[in-house]
Amino acid sequence: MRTAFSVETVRAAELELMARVPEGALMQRAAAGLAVVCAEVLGKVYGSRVVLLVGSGDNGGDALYAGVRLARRGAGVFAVLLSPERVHAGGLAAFRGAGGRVVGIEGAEDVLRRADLVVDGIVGIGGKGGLRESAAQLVGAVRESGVPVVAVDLPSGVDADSGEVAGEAVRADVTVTFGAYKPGLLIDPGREYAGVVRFVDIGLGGVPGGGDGSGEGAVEALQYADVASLLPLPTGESDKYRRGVVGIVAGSGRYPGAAVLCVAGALRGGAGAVRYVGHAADAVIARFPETLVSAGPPSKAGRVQAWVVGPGLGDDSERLEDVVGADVPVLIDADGLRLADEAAVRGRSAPTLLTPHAGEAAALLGVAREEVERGRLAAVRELAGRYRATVLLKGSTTLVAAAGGGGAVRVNPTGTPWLATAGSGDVLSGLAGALLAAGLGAGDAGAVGAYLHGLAARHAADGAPVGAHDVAAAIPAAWRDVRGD
Ligand SMILES: NC(=O)C1=CN([C@@H]2O[C@H](COP(=O)(O)OP(=O)(O)OC[C@H]3O[C@@H](n4cnc5c(N)ncnc54)[C@H](OP(=O)(O)O)[C@@H]3O)[C@@H](O)[C@H]2O)[C@@H](O)CC1
Ligand SMILES: Nc1ncnc2c1ncn2[C@@H]1O[C@H](COP(=O)(O)OP(=O)(O)O)[C@@H](O)[C@H]1O
Ligand SMILES: [K+]
Repeated sequence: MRTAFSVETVRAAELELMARVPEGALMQRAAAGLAVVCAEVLGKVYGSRVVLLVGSGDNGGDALYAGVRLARRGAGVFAVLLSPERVHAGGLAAFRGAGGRVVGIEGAEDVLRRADLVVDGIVGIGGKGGLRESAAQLVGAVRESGVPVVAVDLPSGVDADSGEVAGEAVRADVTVTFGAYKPGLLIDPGREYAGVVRFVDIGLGGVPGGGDGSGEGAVEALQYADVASLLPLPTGESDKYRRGVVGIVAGSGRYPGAAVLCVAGALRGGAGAVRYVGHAADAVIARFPETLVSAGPPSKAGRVQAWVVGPGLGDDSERLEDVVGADVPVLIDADGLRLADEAAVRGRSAPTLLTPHAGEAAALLGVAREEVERGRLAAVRELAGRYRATVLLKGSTTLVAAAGGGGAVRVNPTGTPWLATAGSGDVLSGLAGALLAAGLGAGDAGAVGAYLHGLAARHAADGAPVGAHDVAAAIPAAWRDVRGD
């Protein structure tokens, strides 16, 4: 598991560690790691030209001490000071001592023109709100220069706790983060601004110890081993019922394909059997003859261990209500989200997993889509709280919040923009539904489903466009990949 901690937790852990190590030791560890990455990006340090952007906090101190190390290796290093009167004093003295040159903000464009590398030490976890005017102007000049950027701890202008960006922010090629991942490095738009994230261990260990130690507010990304341990594998004792039967209520005369794609995802998700209820039975059977189809209400279709309802459903609110009333886990997607009654979802006793994209989430919350895209973490928590349901928010960064909205939010690390193709969400809902039917909790089913889905898209695309059916067909390759076969 890759875990990112809130600023509050990181600060508390740092305080606790600082009390046990010599003064300044943590900053030296950070600066040493930062200088190593800068050297890697430069290729050759000797004779290179490096520009440090130095704010008035410790983030600027890190940049200055890294500059010292690069200057000692023969780089020409320039520091642009945003507020010369409040700069990290020890860092500045060491920097001058190593032959570093200081320029005011008005000299920035000149040194940027001849730079090989920019080190962004404007602001780190101490940043509040959008970048101030002078910092924002400097960031604009860096972008114009086209010089590669290494960000210190996190790109200046990105909110460390949420990934939100208000106005201007540094677009880094590499971000060197210290001690712990910050949520804003894993969640868009921040993730996009961070580029490649490199971790430098400064001795914070597994972090908590800070705050209430619960890890509350943290964001977690499953890794291969986590997913492998959650995959439902058949054993000698298995039969199709024990593996889990998933029921699918999807598709309509107008959108039969949604049903086919949803069933495709479910079959590859490890279900022992898939029951289909709806108006697209002919299309489903033609493509997947192993599907058990029926036409009446879902509650009369035979036993299932989980339902998926909504993809391409149109206005079939009767079937939707029937499924919401079932006493097994239910995944609600697409049209189902529009039709579902908030109180009925809240009142369910079995787990519910909602899988909106940003537009659907915005409609449920009564806000603009852009607001959800700007603040994904807040939106997913808010929805999970309102509906008392697990919520998987799809998009450039897919997030999964537990019912109620508290605790750690899962962030999917495998997503790829190749998934932005019609019908790929239908495949995901079938896949996650099968995992629910196999007995995974709603949070695990969502997170594992999203993980396999992203990996499948990467396998299918391999650098070229794909359709949603290709993603479904590549799910077995994603399983094999995760299992290390
Ligand atoms: N703690 C540790 O053990 C370790 C910490 N480490 C490093 O310290 C960093 C945290 O340092 P920090 O706490 O000094 O805060 P930092 O990120 O430099 O920002 C504060 C400055 O920014 C300013 N500022 C704020 N908002 C702004 C805005 N919107 N636009 C423009 N400016 C803004 C703010 O100004 P003020 O509000 O005071 O006027 C203040 O001057 C951390 O990210 C890591 O790099 C490492 O060395 C490892 C050990
Ligand atoms: N830019 C992106 N990067 C990564 N994944 C994306 C991106 N855009 C969309 N996706 C993924 O593609 C899928 C699209 O689902 P959805 O919006 O429901 O489409 P549809 O309704 O056509 O099936 C989701 O899994 C979503 O997370
Ligand atoms: K920074």
